[in-house]
Amino acid sequence: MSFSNLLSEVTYRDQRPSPSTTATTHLIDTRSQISRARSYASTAATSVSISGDISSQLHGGYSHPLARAWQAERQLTKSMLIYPLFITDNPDDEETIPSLPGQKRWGVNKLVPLLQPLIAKGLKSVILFGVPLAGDAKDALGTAADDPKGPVISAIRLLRKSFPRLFISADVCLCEYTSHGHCGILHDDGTLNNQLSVDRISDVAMAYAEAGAHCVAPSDMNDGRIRAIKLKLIEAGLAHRVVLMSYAAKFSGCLYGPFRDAAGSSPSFGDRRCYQLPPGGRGLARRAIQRDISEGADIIMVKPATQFLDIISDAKEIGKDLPIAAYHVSGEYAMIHAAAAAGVFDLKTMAFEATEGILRAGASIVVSYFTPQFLEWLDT
Ligand SMILES: NCC(=O)CCC(=O)O
Ligand SMILES: [Zn+2]
Ligand SMILES: [Zn+2]
Repeated sequence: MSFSNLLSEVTYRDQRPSPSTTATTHLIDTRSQISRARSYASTAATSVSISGDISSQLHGGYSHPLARAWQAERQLTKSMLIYPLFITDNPDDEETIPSLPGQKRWGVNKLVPLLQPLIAKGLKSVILFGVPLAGDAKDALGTAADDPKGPVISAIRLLRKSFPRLFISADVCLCEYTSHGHCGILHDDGTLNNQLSVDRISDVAMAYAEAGAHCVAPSDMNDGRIRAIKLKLIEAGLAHRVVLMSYAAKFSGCLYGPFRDAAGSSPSFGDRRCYQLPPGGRGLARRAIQRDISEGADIIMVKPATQFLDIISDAKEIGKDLPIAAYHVSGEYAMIHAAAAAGVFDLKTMAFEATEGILRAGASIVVSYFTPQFLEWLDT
């Protein structure tokens, strides 16, 4: 028998409820719903002959949990996750961060006991942020950023030695270290001096690369810093072993609030709207992504993530031969915690839904404060 003959033999029962059943569904209890549905099915069954159009039948394709997993182009794995760590200049620190539930600021001496169990569960990668707390730590040039005894360089050296297989990225910016809290060096009028900022930022990136970072990730948004860092890496003979991850499309906005609490990096005047991207600026983001690829970025990052899924998808289209990273930032994490605590939804379910959306849009690397929990959740 041919396939079309076979199909014409197939009949099914039209199980659509009548309009009146639908309208009163919420008023009747489940048991009576089921018995009504049964009697409806036996009396209202109609034989429908399928004449070729079988495209309406989708359910079978995802009826089993494994078949559902196969629907995803990209599934979250432990290798995709980068865990952000805040490291203070007080070696024995372990301070909770009220606006970032479950996250802490760590002194260098706390890092090995913190990371040992996470690495045992499959942690592959961290990104380091320095948090200078000493009263005199900040100045106009962000001098502490590349202090050889500072928290980031100390942590890079320690982690390279203690965990040889851990991939270590260092965020590169000045805002945690400048007295004014902006992401570069300023002109007298308070605007960014792009050339001085790029010179300084690229020096800081080199200091982290020389200390052993596998990846340097400039988040400052000064124009031309990717090219400047790439050239210095080449000149120093480090370009072959250091990944340059550009925060190419970093949008300004309120979602960085908890991070600024954590890192003490709020600007003391003004805001960052003249260098971070305007949230509506899709074309500008595409230009920034193209520019950073042409300047030598190895990975393109989009940040924040869930409000900017279109930009992640643009980044994947523009940089189709590059890995795309997304930073699920502090405010996104804090919102999920707050809503879960208010009973709006389940934390784990939402963390997965948000992260799967980020992957679906095109990212294959996710910087996430949920990383320790995902290491558990992905095992169950
Ligand atoms: N360079 C890192 C940030 O600026 C903030 C990230 C966050 O809000 O988690
Ligand atoms: Zn910054
Ligand atoms: Zn930053």
